[in-house]
Amino acid sequence: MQEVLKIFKIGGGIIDDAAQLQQFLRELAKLDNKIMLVHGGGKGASQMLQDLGIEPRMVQGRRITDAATLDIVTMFYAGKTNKQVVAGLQQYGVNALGLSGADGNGIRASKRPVKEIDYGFVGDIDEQSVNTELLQRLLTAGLTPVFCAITHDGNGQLLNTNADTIASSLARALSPFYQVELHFCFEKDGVLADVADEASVIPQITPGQYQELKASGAIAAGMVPKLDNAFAALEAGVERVVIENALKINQPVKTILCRS
Ligand SMILES: Nc1ncnc2c1ncn2[C@@H]1O[C@H](COP(=O)(O)OP(=O)(O)O)[C@@H](O)[C@H]1O
Ligand SMILES: CC(=O)N[C@@H](CCC(=O)OP(=O)(O)O)C(=O)O
Repeated sequence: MQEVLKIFKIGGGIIDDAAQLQQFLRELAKLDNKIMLVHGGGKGASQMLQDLGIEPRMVQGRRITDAATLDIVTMFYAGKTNKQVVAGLQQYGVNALGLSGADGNGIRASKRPVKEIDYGFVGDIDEQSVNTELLQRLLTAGLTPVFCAITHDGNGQLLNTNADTIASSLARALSPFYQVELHFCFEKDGVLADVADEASVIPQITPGQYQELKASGAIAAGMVPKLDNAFAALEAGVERVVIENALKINQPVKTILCRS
């Protein structure tokens, strides 16, 4: 029987709110499974860019990342945000270790090729590159890896990479070694049948239901790439994929994805 590994992803909405971030980390520290955490921070990065006079640009949920933007998001994700999350976990007795994809050659990516859109320094993860040996060693040593949304290309170039995609790639790569549970945590209680009704959480979704809800417009915006990533992970052998409220990870209300 393989050991359970729970991989959590938190987004910019939670990271931006110090009290909510603390509450999430406190709940996370109560779990006695092996744990990894991936954090975004897109909302705060956009604010910082604006404060510095750079207009943030997103296309299909991905940030157009020129050289100046890359410098700032690297400082924000791999610096301030990553270290705050690590310090927060240490406070609750979790021995967290902050990482970008460059550290320990954890995750390599390739600069996204220019087609209709030039995304600049945005990385698409090379799926085979996830350093599963390093991650297993860290987990066995009792450490909790905390990844930010920065990867590298192996030739000295840092790349900005969507945090949902990092979480999904880590989950897939580690599936041969653990029973991996992938938890996408955000500010709602799960996938909602009506995004305006907080109580309309759908407890379970099949790929067929997802297509219907997407076609009707009930599932939209950032939830679409998130669920695309989530179903892809399930297809690739991840044991369990959950969409849930970051403040209620130890409560039963949540959305669980089904294979069929
Ligand atoms: N059916 C739905 N259920 C829940 N959220 C939805 C739904 N449709 C659209 N959304 C939106 O998707 C957002 C989550 O995606 P995103 O902002 O990318 O999250 P994060 O920054 O946490 O990765 C929610 O805040 C919500 O506004
Ligand atoms: C390429 C790309 O879009 N990178 C993302 C990385 C951060 C992220 O994914 O943050 P959330 O999870 O909070 O959205 C960005 O810069 O916004």
